[in-house]
Amino acid sequence: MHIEIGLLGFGTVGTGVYKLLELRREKIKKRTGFDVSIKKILVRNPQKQRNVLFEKSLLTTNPEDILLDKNIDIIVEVMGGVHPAKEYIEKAIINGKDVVTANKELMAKHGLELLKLAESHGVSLKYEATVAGAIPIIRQIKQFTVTDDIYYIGGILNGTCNFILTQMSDNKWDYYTALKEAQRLGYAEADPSYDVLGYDSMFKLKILIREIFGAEMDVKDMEVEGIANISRDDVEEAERNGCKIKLYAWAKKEGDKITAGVGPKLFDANSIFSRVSGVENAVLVKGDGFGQQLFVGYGAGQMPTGDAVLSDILDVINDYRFIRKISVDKTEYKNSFTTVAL
Ligand SMILES: NC(=O)C1=CN([C@@H]2O[C@H](COP(=O)(O)OP(=O)(O)OC[C@H]3O[C@@H](n4cnc5c(N)ncnc54)[C@H](OP(=O)(O)O)[C@@H]3O)[C@@H](O)[C@H]2O)C=CC1
Ligand SMILES: N[C@@H](CC=O)C(=O)O
Repeated sequence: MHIEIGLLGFGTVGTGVYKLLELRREKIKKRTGFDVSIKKILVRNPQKQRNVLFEKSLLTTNPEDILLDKNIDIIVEVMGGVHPAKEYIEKAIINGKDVVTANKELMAKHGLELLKLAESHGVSLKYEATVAGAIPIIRQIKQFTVTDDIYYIGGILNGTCNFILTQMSDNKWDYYTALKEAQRLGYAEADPSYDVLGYDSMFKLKILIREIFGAEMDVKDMEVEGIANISRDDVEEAERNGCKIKLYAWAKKEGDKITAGVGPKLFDANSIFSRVSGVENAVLVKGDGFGQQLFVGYGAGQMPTGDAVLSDILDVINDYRFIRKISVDKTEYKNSFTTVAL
């Protein structure tokens, strides 16, 4: 059985997803019984050089080639920005397609309404890649919120900022050289001010708050500061005092009150957070049952993020295998995999 994917975007993350799907195609087929391939890719500029070998005929500049194609089962949105990504996802959902997105700005601002829309159309909307890159934190939190009462989450949620601060500290780079390198490596957002002003961490935190506390926190109620004003002198001064500077995002719940914020924070140089370096992220979760757990991994970049997107694609495929998927063309085969009654 063939599963066809429509990719919206073919930049850092999109090419990562493409490479991983090619690399793992046989393994996925063996493990799941589904042969997964990319049918079409939406881009702005089909002439652009891309660091991946692919068939040029896959590219299109017309979103309807993907969103209206009855044979495309899963839409992977990795183009970024709120518009037109939101409208494309809505159209995909309404047309009965499952959706995977890496778009934290969109999920922070409109996640609730998109999730409701997906639910009402009986399709999946998955977004593991929106928070902390390759760390499977959304999936883990979905479990924690059932097994435990979580009252605190905090961590380093932006790979670009952590990379910049690490280079300023370990290699004595200046801020702009480090930022330029983070952009070259594909870590930074299309507009890197989202990273360095703390907005990217803020979007991720908002998604986590929804996931953990079931609340739509107004970002105006969060104190948000980035690292744009941090100089080499600040980094050196912190080091003289036995500390490292990290951009830290946190949220906690006391009674019914949720407080949250993003900002630079000093950590003892020997602490775990100080040892989270380069593009790594770290997420600390505290709950009444498990106590506390810390997750560390790459927070940005082509392959780590591609990996998180692929994990969501696999989740969707497992839903086809084990739960249900009524699609006009594929009902018969997909139903033959049904092992769990709804
Ligand atoms: N980079 C990272 O490490 C991570 C990124 N993300 C998120 O993933 C998403 C993608 O990021 P990234 O891959 O870095 O971004 P890029 O800028 O590298 O790629 C964006 C892609 O989308 C295409 N695109 C953008 N707008 C349109 C449009 N209106 N119509 C058609 N195509 C469009 C671009 O086409 P063209 O190539 O022709 O310009 C490009 O291929 C963002 O939401 C980002 O926040 C999430 C986690 C990590
Ligand atoms: N720009 C983001 C990309 C991943 O979410 C970051 O640097 O963390």
